[in-house]
Amino acid sequence: RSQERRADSAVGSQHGCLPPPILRTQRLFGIDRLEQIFRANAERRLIELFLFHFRQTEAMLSSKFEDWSMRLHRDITFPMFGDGIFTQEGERWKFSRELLRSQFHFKQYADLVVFRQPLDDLMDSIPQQGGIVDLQPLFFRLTLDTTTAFLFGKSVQSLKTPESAGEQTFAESFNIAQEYVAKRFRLQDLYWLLGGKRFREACRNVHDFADGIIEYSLSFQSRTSKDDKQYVFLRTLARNTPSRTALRDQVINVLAAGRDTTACLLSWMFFLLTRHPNVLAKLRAEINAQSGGKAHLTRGDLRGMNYLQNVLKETLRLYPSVPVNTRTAVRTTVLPTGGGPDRTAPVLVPKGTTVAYSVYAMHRRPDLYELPLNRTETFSKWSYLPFNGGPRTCLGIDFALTEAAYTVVRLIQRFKLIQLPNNMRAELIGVEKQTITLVLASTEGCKVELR
Ligand code: HEM
Repeated sequence: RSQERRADSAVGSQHGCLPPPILRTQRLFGIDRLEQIFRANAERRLIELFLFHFRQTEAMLSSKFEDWSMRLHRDITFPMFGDGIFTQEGERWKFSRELLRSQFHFKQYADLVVFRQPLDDLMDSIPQQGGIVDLQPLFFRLTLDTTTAFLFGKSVQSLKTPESAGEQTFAESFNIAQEYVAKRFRLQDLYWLLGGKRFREACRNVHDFADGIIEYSLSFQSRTSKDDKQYVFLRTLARNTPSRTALRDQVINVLAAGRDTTACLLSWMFFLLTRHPNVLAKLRAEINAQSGGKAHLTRGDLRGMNYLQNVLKETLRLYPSVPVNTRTAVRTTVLPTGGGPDRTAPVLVPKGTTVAYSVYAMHRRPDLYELPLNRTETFSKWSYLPFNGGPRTCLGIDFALTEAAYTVVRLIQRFKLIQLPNNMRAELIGVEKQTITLVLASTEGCKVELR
């Protein structure tokens, strides 16, 4: 160990590293800091302890990608996610990524057909005459139905028949398991202190649900034609996966990727639109102008709606679906900035150290995002990271933005009035209660009045 420490400090001096400023704690082992973090969680706030620079995110996610791993991430989430694309590394990860990448070619959904039926079901679950509706749970079902239709060849139709789809138990268990995982993240290396029967049961329910999807989809596919023109991920995965457990793990990973993230984006988008009626009006005008007379829109039409695309991007800036993330150093490495009293010197990161970074906090940095902007000096593509960056960039970016854009257009076309219910207050952005699991959801849902 002392040899390792000497080698580390040589690396540190070679790069001119300085230690980062230390957050002072009053009690032994930083117990007060932990209390602060858990209190914030109970109060439904995301604590902003992190100050991250884009040069750091660029190094971790891209130029020094090989120095970082998902190790702690994997250990913490393993009871829930098992061995899938989110937790794998090296050759296994590359293999999973290749399998999924082929599925995500935009031609597979450019005609928007895969989104249409789940969206029709969403419309049917809102009373004909409108009223006050919490859109958030509906969006979670919508994205579950779309993801299962697209990736597994058959939707679980949770919007149509939530009970028979088992969606209720799955959704509750998924949330419980995610809450545990989020708390384990807060404990970092001591994550194993949190677990127990409730966590195990929730994970088991999630696994059972995934097993059900596998049965249902594979038997459906064997009963229908083997039309290979549509690349169905599950079928290919089943052929290339050694066991049912391995297949189930992969299914849970992509379900988590496809369901929660896009549902949160949609919820926050309507949350913001009902608090900014002028933006909603401008959006409606663009949609009317560009979709008038067309029976069926395409991905190309949606991409041509610039204002809509910008509102989606701004929503993801303020409410990135994955607000906090971690990486663990697999070897001693250097972050280019963050050290010394003014945080401009390089920082030495010894092997085994886990670094947490908050995209949420970075996206709200006044020097990057408040007027007047001086972006030439401070802004980089690494300052805006809702989909991560580098080799592990989200594979579903285009799919998610297409799904979200189409959903927004359909809802705006169907309801002439979309507004904040009279009895609800419009708070300042960022003051509302937030539920932070692996994703960032609105604690009070997304209640809107629709007519
Ligand atoms: C608004 C919607 C979405 C957001 C904000 C989002 C965000 C992210 C982020 C931040 C990561 C990186 C996680 C990490 O490495 O720690 C990620 C990875 C991933 N996302 Fe998305 N995602 C979205 C939608 C989707 C959808 C709809 C799918 C697929 C159905 C998807 C599939 C994936 C996959 C497979 C990965 C793992 C990539 C890898 O590790 O190589 N995402 N996403």
